[in-house]
Amino acid sequence: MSALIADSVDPTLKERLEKLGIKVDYRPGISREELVKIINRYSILVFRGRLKIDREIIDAGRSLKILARYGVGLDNVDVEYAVKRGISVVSAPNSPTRSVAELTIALIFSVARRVTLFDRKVKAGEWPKGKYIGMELAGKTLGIVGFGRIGKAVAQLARGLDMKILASDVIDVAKEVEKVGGRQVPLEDLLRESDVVSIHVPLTPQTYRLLDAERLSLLRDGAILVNTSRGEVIDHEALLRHIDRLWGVGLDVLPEEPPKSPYLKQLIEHEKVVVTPHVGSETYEAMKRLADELAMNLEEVISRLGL
Ligand SMILES: O=C(O)[C@H](O)COP(=O)(O)O
Repeated sequence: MSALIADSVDPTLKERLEKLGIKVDYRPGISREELVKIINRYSILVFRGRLKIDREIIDAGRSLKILARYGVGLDNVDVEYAVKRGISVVSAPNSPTRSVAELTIALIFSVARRVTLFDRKVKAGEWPKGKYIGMELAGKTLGIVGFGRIGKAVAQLARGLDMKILASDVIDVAKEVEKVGGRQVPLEDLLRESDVVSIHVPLTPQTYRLLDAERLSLLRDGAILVNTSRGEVIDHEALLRHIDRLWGVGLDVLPEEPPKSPYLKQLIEHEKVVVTPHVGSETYEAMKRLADELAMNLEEVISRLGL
């Protein structure tokens, strides 16, 4: 069997696959055009969120048996079509949790205390002491939209900061939320009642623009909004219209990565916005766990399929 790793991954993944007798080619950053040309040589494709794994790629992969997502989000994969073609899809959904939760807290602090703004100004020779007074998090209400693995991990960290917890989800998670001292509420109530709102939902047709113009208008004046899930869950043009009345926004994800549209550039250049380039799971610890979890899941599928 042969595998193509199309994105940068922890080096232990290649070693683990080779131990299973798989011939591995490591081509991080390979272009889509090149991938379409050579994918027919491989039975396993390992990838991240950069490339859209659509019908064109799946059809070109005539020997493909397994699509292996080094990560959690499968929104860039036409899973239905792959399965129809008899291709298994595996991922590593548990590994990024803690790292994404920690980045979420980092973004909340950065926005609340203007960390990156101060950093830029001091490096530019200014000393803006007394110019931007911060917001303390203790006692504030954190609204967590989507109480899955990551939402739960964020709640646990926020509890240590003495924040009050609200959560919304499409399923009944009331008992889970109560375990961290919080309360499940409808999304609209959460948006109205939270000082900090953090989004932790997968991108699906149901969550596309979950925070549309109408819901964004429910956010309190002076609220913080943080998104480490997928950019497409927020209407950023509408967000730009609200930015002046909010305390600030922290974004690890954007609907265009990297951003190109003028409205998006205008938003991220705003001094109330802190932005990182989709690095939620990019820690040494999470990358190593991703390699272990994905290799384990691949091994299981390989033996189940008798490959
Ligand atoms: O879905 C994920 O695993 C994260 O968003 C990370 O995506 P990436 O592997 O494209 O960085």
